[in-house]
Amino acid sequence: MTSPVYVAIDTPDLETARALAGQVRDHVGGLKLGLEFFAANGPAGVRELGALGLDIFLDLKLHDIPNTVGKAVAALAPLSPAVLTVHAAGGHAMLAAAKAAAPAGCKVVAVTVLTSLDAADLAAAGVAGSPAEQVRRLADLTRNAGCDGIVCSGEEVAAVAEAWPGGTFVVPGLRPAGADVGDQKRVMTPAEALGRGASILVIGRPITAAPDPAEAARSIAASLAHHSPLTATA
Ligand SMILES: O=C(O)c1cc(=O)[nH]c(=O)n1[C@@H]1O[C@H](COP(=O)(O)O)[C@@H](O)[C@H]1O
Repeated sequence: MTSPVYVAIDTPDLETARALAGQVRDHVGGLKLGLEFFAANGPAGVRELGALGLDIFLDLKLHDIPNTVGKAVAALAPLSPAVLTVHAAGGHAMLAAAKAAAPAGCKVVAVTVLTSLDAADLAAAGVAGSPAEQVRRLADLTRNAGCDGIVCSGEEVAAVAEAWPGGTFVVPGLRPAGADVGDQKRVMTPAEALGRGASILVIGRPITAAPDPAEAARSIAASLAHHSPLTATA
């Protein structure tokens, strides 16, 4: 089985990204390239890292009107991402437009409630209800629009996975026990998230900021050995 771990290569520097990817490639299932990398390196940078042969998870969290998002996804299609992110809050028509424009084999997953937010942050933004309730609501919206899955924290993944057989459940905000959480608020260990039904574990700084990224990735992979995912990996 391929590893469910996708390492978040969050750096603007192409050489740093390439070196990190090379160090961890034997311990991860894919590379997640997000806004920081894409803003600095664009499609050419994605192609460069794609040449390493690992799945590319293109995390641009698109959120705009349906026409704009559909055309942006069409423009990204030649990069052949395995996974692409949009924001579920963009609504049914935007989600459907993203899925319609995505290339065959690309999973379109929608971010529900960012793992950097807690209940107080949601309330401050005018969202009534808990993160768990909002994740469930946005998961239903995403599923009804024909997308492939969602991004949520480990705290919500079990409930969503149970209600959506066959969905793809991406879980970031992961920290080995005792690690610095940084700006994340809804956190869990990788093993626990996998046990609760995560299909893809997104892990950045616990690997990329470690003194030895290869050893950090190996150790996380080892921590997962006895935790079977409840759902198939992507
Ligand atoms: O879509 C994401 O990947 C994402 C969604 C979310 O709710 N929270 C979240 O942290 N992420 C991403 O997951 C990665 C987490 O990085 P670390 O906190 O360093 O492990 C970053 O690249 C974030 O952009």
